Amino acid sequence: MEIIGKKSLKGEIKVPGDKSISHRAVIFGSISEGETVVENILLSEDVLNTIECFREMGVDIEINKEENKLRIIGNGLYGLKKPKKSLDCGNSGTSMRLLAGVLAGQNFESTLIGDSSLSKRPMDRIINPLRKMNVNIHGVDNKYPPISICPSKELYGIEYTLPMASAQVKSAILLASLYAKGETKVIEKKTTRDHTERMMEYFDEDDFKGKNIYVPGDISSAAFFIIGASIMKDSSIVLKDVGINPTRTGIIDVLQSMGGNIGVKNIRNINKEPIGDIYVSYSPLMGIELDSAIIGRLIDEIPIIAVGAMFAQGSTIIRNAEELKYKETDRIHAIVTELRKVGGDIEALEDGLIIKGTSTFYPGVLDSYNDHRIAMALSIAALNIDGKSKINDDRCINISYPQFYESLQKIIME
Ligand SMILES: O=C(O)C1=C[C@@H](OP(=O)(O)O)[C@@H](O)[C@H](O)C1
Ligand SMILES: C=C(OP(=O)(O)O)C(=O)O
Repeated sequence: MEIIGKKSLKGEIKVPGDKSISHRAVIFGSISEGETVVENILLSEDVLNTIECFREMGVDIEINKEENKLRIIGNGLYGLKKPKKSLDCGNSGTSMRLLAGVLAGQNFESTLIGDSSLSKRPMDRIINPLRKMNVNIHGVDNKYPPISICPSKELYGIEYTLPMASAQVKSAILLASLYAKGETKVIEKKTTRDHTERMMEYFDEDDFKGKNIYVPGDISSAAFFIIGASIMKDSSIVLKDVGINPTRTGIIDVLQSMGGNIGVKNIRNINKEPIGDIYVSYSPLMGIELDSAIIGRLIDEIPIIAVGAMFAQGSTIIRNAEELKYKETDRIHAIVTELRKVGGDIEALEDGLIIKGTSTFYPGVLDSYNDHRIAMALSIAALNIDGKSKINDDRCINISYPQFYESLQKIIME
């Protein structure tokens, strides 16, 4: 994509449904009994992979693309069918790790595969706790996909302290616990997203019968416009119906500490998730040091926060974010390498970044590393730099936000 800066952002948009909640809606809809209707579902590549995996296991899932709606006829906890082929999770870590939790309790053998990026991501983090639950699970070198799961006689509940801040690991254990004897307790030292817990409670209200779900807008997608409007002069935007679950709103807190002009109105609850309209306008930002406790509440937003910090005054320090190395690409390396190409003063730490705000930038030809969050973060950086930049390999935006450039087009002002 070619991007010509400098621009400002003005107007109102609705970002697509939350990716984490969309995956979970498909999973819980599939393993509950009867009809679940999901509105505002995100139909991006990652979520479509989760949908295909459950279809492969005999779940009837009807997709209405025009209305972003799903109708799922769930098979119940014990009604999934043995898949005829490997379950392909594509690029999606969430699909693979959460599905492993569900497959742990089935009485058939299954294999989970992924693309070249996912095949390099660590799965020992789910293999180890699931084995403690007596799951018969194997990976390459006990760590990498493909992951194969064979039926076990019985699963046991465990008490497990998460060694890293990961909602995917927590969720895999919680999903497996639905099939386990005895109680399971997961202890997290640092907060991570709690959508699984909330949705589990929501479905449990009715003994795991189908439910209606409205998926709030994805704050991780909104983050690109939140930072964009904060750094581009004369900007003022409204993002309607965005999920504001407190385990996800670290970006709002950080931006407020940096001097951003951001507020949330019209707050209400929908299927146990809070939702609201986010108002944000241009404001000069100041660098800050991020508190380690906030990292899990904004882990996917760090690439775009780094972009915000690049245009701020003073230094921004991000530590305790080593998890960035295990995402679709090593995001610490990608952010440092690409932002330097446009004049960013940025340094990699073993577990984070130091970004010094500067004022001279120049356009560049930038690489996405086939990572959707890197592609979108770089696009926003380029929009705030005079001249023509290019983002290579931007097809990856389809992983989480296929309409990203269309949304941007609606609010870009000359
Ligand atoms: O549970 C989820 O939906 C997710 C959890 C996070 O991953 P980790 O659990 O690896 O931190 C996040 O980065 C990912 O985009 C989605
Ligand atoms: C890390 C991400 O997703 P996943 O782990 O599901 O691939 C992401 O969307 O930024």
